[in-house]
Amino acid sequence: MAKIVVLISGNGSNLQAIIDSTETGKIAGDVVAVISNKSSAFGLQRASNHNIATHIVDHTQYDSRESYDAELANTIEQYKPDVVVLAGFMRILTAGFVDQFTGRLINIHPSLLPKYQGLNTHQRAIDAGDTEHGCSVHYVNEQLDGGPVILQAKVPVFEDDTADTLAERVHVQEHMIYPLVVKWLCEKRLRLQSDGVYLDDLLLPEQGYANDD
Ligand SMILES: Nc1nc2c(c(=O)[nH]1)N[C@@H](CN(C=O)c1ccc(C(=O)N[C@@H](CCC(=O)O)C(=O)O)cc1)CN2
Ligand SMILES: NCC(=O)N[C@@H]1O[C@H](COP(=O)([O-])[O-])[C@@H](O)[C@H]1O
Repeated sequence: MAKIVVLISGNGSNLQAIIDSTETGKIAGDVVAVISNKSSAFGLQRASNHNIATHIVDHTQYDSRESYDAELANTIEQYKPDVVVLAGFMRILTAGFVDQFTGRLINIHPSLLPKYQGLNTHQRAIDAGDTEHGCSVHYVNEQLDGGPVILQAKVPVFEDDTADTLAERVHVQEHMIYPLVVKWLCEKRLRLQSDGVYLDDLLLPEQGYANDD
């Protein structure tokens, strides 16, 4: 079975979706550890509820991003993971860290990349008057939210939406596409190559929507 380490900073609903998918057998893997930079992350409780090892690596205790990332990497590597999942992990990672996990490090971002890299994506979509929004699962590289996209899902934006109502609609899609991508990675069906991302022998489109009409 593939070994999965998940990094969080908050609620952990995506973590929960991945844990659930491993326990139903949808994902041929086990979440072997959950690591948070914040001790207050509810996702740590979610992990404990499933007897999954937890670690808090608090970024405020380190003098530099490099020293923090080195400790984070050491904590991860003790589990020898096949897949490292960022699930609401809110720290920008250094090039050295990313290089160590290239090809097995993924993130879920709450926008249709390359739109709205960074933070506050739902409010930005509302403020822009967008009629559609969504989420993207991508490989993580040095460029913030700039790594190769693997899979996306769209949601409509309604006129009376708030950032919270839109986030809730996006979460539903996140909880479907993230476990699917983790499943593919655990089955070793995904390959990051110089010309793009392959699922088996299929070159995935740079913007491919799981739920397009
Ligand atoms: N090198 C990379 N690191 C990270 C990536 C990435 O693609 N490349 N993805 C992010 C996840 N993310 C959006 O999906 C994201 C996380 C955090 C931030 C950010 O501005 N963080 C601030 C602190 C914010 C806070 O503590 O609330 C910071 O690190 O100074 C932007 C985007 C994970 N890392
Ligand atoms: N830039 C990173 C970012 O904003 N990620 C977003 O944080 C949320 C975490 O929710 P969760 O803790 O319930 O999984 C998710 O919506 C994810 O897309």
